[in-house]
Amino acid sequence: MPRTETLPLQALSLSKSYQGHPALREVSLSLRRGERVALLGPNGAGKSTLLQLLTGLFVPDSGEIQIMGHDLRHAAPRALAHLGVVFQQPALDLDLSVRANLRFHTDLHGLPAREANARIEEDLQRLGLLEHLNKACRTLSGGNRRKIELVRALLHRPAVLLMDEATVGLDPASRVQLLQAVEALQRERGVATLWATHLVEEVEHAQRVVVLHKGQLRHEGPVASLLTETGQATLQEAFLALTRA
Ligand SMILES: Nc1ncnc2c1ncn2[C@@H]1O[C@H](COP(=O)(O)OP(=O)(O)OP(=O)(O)O)[C@@H](O)[C@H]1O
Repeated sequence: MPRTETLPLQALSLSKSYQGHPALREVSLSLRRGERVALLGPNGAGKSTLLQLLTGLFVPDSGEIQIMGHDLRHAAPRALAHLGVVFQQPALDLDLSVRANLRFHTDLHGLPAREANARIEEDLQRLGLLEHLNKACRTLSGGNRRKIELVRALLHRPAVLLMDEATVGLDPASRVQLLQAVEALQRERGVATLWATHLVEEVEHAQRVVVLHKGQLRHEGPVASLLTETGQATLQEAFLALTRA
């Protein structure tokens, strides 16, 4: 019998309410190895709520989440060991150097110093940031800080990368550069990536798009299916059609 592949991420029928107001209703989503998926939705759609459930920050009212086959509720440390996250709010200590910020993360994951330093240098080099290794994060541009956060999220070599509106506040060139960096690293390492965004143009970097609106999945499929399924001429019009009501 063929072995079934363990999916990097599998979320089944997730629901979450805040003080009786539903923010997510029965949302199911899975990522295959190396897949790049955009989670597209307008403000208030439930994207952050979904990512907070997937990162274990909140517990769903119902539904379940498995990361590399480990249940997030019952085996959180094992599940989270396979997860890398770039949060919506920047989370670098600006007074510390790039190296110190990254070593804090590798220490949390128990990586030996030699291995940690090798990975840090390799990954910074890969993104053209090695020259910043010993600089305080405060001296870096917004785009480079976000790339450092991307490097950090991947240092423990997770199978799944989640990014919550990670391009917010970046200029268009820096946004594209960050997504291209994600694309390159994902292609080289097979990391399954899900990024939340409200910017339609970002889905062009995805292989699949999931549209969330009012806490529900409105569409899921390859980027081109947004146009074919809605009969619209542009991605922007397709997004508006899916999120109008
Ligand atoms: N901590 C909270 N307490 C109460 N309501 C919340 C909380 N967090 C989110 N909500 C509500 O849940 C719904 C979904 O919000 P969420 O932040 O998940 O959406 P989003 O798609 O990430 O939006 P944005 O793009 O604006 O960040 C919204 O109606 C929001 O007001």
